[in-house]
Amino acid sequence: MPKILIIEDEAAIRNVIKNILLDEDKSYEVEVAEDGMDGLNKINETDYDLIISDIKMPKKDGVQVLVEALENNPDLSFLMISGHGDIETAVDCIKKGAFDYISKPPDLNRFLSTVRNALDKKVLLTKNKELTTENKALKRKVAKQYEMVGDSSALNTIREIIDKVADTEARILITGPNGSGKELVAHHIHEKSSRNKMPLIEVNCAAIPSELIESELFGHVKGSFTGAHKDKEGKFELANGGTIFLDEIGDMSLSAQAKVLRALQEGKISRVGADREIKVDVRVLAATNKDLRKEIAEGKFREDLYHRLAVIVIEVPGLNDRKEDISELVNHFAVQIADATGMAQKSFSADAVKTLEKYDWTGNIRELRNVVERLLILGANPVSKSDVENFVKK
Ligand SMILES: Nc1ncnc2c1ncn2[C@@H]1O[C@H](COP(=O)(O)OP(=O)(O)OP(=O)(O)O)[C@@H](O)[C@H]1O
Repeated sequence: MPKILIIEDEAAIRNVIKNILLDEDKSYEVEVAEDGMDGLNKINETDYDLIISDIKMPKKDGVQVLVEALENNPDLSFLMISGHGDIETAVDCIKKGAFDYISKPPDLNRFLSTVRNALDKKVLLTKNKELTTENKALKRKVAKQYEMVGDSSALNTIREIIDKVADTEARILITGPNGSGKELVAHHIHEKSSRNKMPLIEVNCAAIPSELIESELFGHVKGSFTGAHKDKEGKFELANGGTIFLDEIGDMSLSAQAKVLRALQEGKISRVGADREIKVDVRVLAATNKDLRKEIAEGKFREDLYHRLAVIVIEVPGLNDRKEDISELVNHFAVQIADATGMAQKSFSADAVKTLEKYDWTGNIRELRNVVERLLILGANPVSKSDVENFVKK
């Protein structure tokens, strides 16, 4: 229900405006003030969606009311009413932050449409504020999800490399076993680069059938193959201005590799079935758990593509090679999982952590996270050594 305040010293005009508004929309809640002082007091007490204020008034004029009110709340919406001879002042009010002005006597249509516009703007402003707050909260949540935990020298070296390379255009190949944190590294590189306002688009090359990968990466035009019912943008286009992360690149077919190579060499792509080429500005990060040198020797990976992708190589070691990170990771996941699932917080006894450190972590950090979740569900509080021995079979 929009709340509107009319500040006008002439009772007749005050009442006319009030009646016009109430006739126009029964949902308007209209209040009135007899002069600037009265108006300002009301503004300080109530949250109005719109203030319609005369300019020339005793005690405090409309300009003073506007300036003082906006000082406390810059989002307030003001519609000034200007009498004959103070148009210039009305224009000045807009410079000072008023939404608009109308001249006396008000033209009914223009008056009502200005009121509607002002109220619409207020709604948009409020929505925008809510979305900004929501967005900030989500960003904080995502940042927490992508926290890089651990103080091993291997991880600290990776952090140093990320800091050096993030804000360059260098293509980076991230290698390491499954679940070791390659995607996490890619995310940090993107977030620390000047492309971070644009998207990071991830493509899991192993999950896309080879006959579809070209269309997935470069898009297609309607009718270019059975099932292409409409034009579709590919991931390279979606990542324009940002970063594309080609995960599991070692699993890409040779024909798709040739297309990617061309895109990297020329900075241009063309959708499947299109004649036109599209210029794209995309930074490429790639990851693999395969030994690409071996794949090259076996004729499964193109050497020229390898050299294009691997300007910088970041090797993420498996968890077995940095067991000193386990204790910090366990505490981190315990809090993260409890937060996300609403489960009760539990701590881990020193013995429980020591036992976990002895295990063989072939599934790496992903496996450790699952184990922590299992122990939060099944173990006591604090999680004990015997909980680990009972519920984690190694
Ligand atoms: N250092 C770390 N601190 C906190 N969480 C981490 C860390 N490294 C990895 N993780 C978490 O472990 C999980 C697996 O990491 P990620 O997906 O980055 O691994 P990956 O190497 O890309 O795996 P895959 O090879 O299967 O694609 C994710 O939930 C990730 O957030």
